[in-house]
This record gives sequence, C-alpha cells and structure tokens, in this order.
Amino acid sequence: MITVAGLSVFAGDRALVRNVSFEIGDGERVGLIGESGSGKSLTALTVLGLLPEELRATGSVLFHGKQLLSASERELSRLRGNALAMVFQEPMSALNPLMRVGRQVAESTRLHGTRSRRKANEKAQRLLESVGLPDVFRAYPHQLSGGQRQRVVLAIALANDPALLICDEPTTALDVTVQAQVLDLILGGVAERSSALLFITHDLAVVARVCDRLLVMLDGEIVEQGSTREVLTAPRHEYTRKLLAASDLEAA
Ligand SMILES: Nc1ncnc2c1ncn2[C@@H]1O[C@H](COP(=O)(O)OP(=O)(O)OP(=O)(O)O)[C@@H](O)[C@H]1O
Repeated sequence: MITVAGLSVFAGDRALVRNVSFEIGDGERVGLIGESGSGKSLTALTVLGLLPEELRATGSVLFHGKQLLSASERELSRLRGNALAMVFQEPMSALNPLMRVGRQVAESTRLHGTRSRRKANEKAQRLLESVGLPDVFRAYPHQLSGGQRQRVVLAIALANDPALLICDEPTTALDVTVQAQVLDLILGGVAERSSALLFITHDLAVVARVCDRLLVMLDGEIVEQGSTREVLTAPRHEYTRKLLAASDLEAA
C-alpha cells in the first residue's frame, strides 16, 4: 500500500533522515521507534507531505502506486484527512479553538464527501459516540480534557475510513490514566476499518501491544526492522538491545 524507498530529508546539506526504506501493507500495524531526534517525526511528516518548507526530501514515497514526493499540494491535501490521516501528540494543535467540536468532526466528513449538513452532523455524532464522547457535540475544545480532545482528533482522523493512520506519540501528552483508553480506541478504530497504522513512540510496551512489525531508527537511519516478536525477543542491532535493556520489557 505504501512503499518508502531511499528516503532522505535534508536541512541544507545536512541529512536528518538518511536512506530510509520500508513498506506498510494493507491493514498492517507498524511501529517506528527510536530516541528523540532520530528522525521519526520527519519520516512521518514526509509521508504526509507536511515537511516544513526549509527541508527537502529525496527518494520515493509510493502510495497505491502514486508518487507522493512529487504530488501537488492540492493532491496531497485531498489525500490527507481521507486516505491518509494523522493524530499528533498535542491535540490542541489539530483542533480549531473557536469551533464547536461536533462541527469540526462534521466538516471533516463533508470535506471529502458530498453529504448534506444534516447527514454530516449525524455521522459526526456517531463518530463521537464511537470514541466514547456522546455528549460533546456542542462543546468547544477548551471545555474538554486532554484525553477527550485527543479522542475528538481521533474521531476526525477516522471520519473518512483512512487506508493509513499515522500516530505520532498520540498518548504521550495525556494523563497516564487515560493513555490506555485512547490507545484502545485507536486500535479499535483501525481494526474496524482495516486501516493500516504507522505508530511512532518511544514506549516499547506500547509497540509490543499494538504493532505487527517494528522499524528502529537511530541518527536518521533505520538500523533494524522485523516482526515485533523478532525485534523484541532477538534484537540484532546493538542499539535495539540497549533500548530493550532500558525498558521494562527486558525480561519479556
Ligand atoms: N525544520 C527543521 N530544521 C532543521 N532541523 C530539524 C527541523 N525539524 C527537525 N529537525 C532535526 O531533525 C532531527 C530529527 O527530528 P525528528 O523530529 O524527526 O525526531 P524524532 O525522532 O521524531 O524525535 P522526537 O521523539 O523528539 O519527536 C532532529 O535532530 C531535529 O532537531
């Protein structure tokens, strides 16, 4: 479904992501792990066509055979929020503070379809119910907790049944008590739609639960990839071993 080949990202002459290659199949759940600054977010942003202007990407990102690196902004924005969706760490950055959340969910269904306002509102309400928020349609984002806001963002991301959902540290900014709940909603949401998932985190316990396959990044490169089981039980790269040793999974 998506094939990334020889992807590099540059700031001037400096390579921040180097020669990264991986594939994600239909419905597959892939984890991207590695320490802060290793290039995980830049890799995800490149796939979404959201790289900051000062950065430049080379290589290839094929989505259903279409080259995204040379796609126009118009084509990319049509794909985003439709076939490709995302949930980032900070939910407030994805929400409009001045618009009621129900309307924001409804707009995301209307952007990519031709439904009437009434149908869009009904769908938005159903989506909000599916993330456990039946009573927030008329609320503004500031009236919600962080976990509730992230659930609204998830409802928006899932609104158009994306082929691929990219989550970049989606629970890191949340209270520990609601992290598991949001994670379960993400997993349930992608399973129900057979969406593929690219899940970025530094939390190995989470990827062990969530992902079929893992990519390990270090200094802009993928140093190891394989099934979650292989990578977590028989890591080949010294860096992966260090990551494991530093985590609670050591005994797994
Ligand atoms: N716009 C930019 N200009 C120059 N350097 C950048 C820019 N954005 C990111 N970088 C650098 O690129 C490297 C990779 O950043 P990236 O955000 O992808 O890392 P990450 O693995 O996602 O880390 P984190 O877990 O902290 O989000 C970092 O060294 C970062 O400082």
